[in-house]
Amino acid sequence: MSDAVIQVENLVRKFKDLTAVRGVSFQVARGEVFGFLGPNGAGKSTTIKMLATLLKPTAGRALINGYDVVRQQDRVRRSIGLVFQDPSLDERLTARENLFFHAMLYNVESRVFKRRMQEMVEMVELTDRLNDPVKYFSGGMKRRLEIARGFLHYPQVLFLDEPTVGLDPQTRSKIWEYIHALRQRENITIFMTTHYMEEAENCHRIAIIDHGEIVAMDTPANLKKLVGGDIITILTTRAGEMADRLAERFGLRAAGQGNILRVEVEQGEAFIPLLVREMGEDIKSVTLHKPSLDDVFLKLTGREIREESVSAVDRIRVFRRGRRR
Ligand SMILES: Nc1ncnc2c1ncn2[C@@H]1O[C@H](COP(=O)(O)OP(=O)(O)OP(=O)(O)O)[C@@H](O)[C@H]1O
Repeated sequence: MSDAVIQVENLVRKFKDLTAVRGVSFQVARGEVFGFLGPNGAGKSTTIKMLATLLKPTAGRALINGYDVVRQQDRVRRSIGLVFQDPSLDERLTARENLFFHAMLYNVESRVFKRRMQEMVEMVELTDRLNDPVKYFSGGMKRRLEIARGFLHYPQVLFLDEPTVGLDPQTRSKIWEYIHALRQRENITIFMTTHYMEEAENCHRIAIIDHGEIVAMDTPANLKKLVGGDIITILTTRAGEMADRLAERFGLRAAGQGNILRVEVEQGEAFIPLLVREMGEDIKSVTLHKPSLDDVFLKLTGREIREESVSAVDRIRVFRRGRRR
């Protein structure tokens, strides 16, 4: 990749006996939205921390904007913006003061800062809350302010570690609107981690990570093709007989459990009318399921990234954040 702004080769991170990241390699092009998708403990945060110079790799190499994350930490830090899992705003300060201190830290000229700040807070719809202390903000407002701050100093690469964890779906999609708008305008590269399937759909490319290893890397559409097709689930009174007829008539191999049969077909919408016409009298119900990234993960690892367990983890995180204040 000639215009790669993130270049990672065999990156490894060990914590004593535990190898959290086991030699990952990938490249991200300028302007790309690239995501790490994987369950809790897969090694996503550890990777992003190494790329953001917050954690030293045990082995391997990573360049951000052409700079080495170990030998040129300062240059890397000037090239990047960060929005991490744990809020890092100063609660006692106002939104404006939080942004101002960030700008000072990054040597953003005061004239540039004023203009950029106005633009960023307008984007995240916090203009009328600029002078309020952050401690009165909701979780979604804090996250929006952090995103505005992440973009404030014109970074080349923005790192987002679980950017919308614990937020409601509406706030999540709003946050993605801001990120896409700015990325498009300023050609910023986005590297993000997530365990939300629908969030991963925002990426141009995804690396699926499990136990510290990349198990697949491609566009969401291509990854879904790995599953094989649309999944049709049939509830029937005569499962055995119907499985035989599906094989005979359509050449399909049905997987079954009790009175439920599952088949994979290429065009689910077109197949259902044919199925009903041929075998309607034995069918109680039919459902069509388009392959999701969850199905891809299941196919690749034999496990699911389950939303219920994820939500429980989110709740614990939000609870912990609340207690830390
Ligand atoms: N500072 C640390 N010391 C020891 N072990 C750690 C440390 N940080 C992470 N780990 C371990 O490394 C593994 C990968 O953790 P990591 O936080 O990178 O996963 P993740 O994919 O980001 O998961 P999550 O979604 O929960 O943040 C886990 O087993 C974790 O317990």
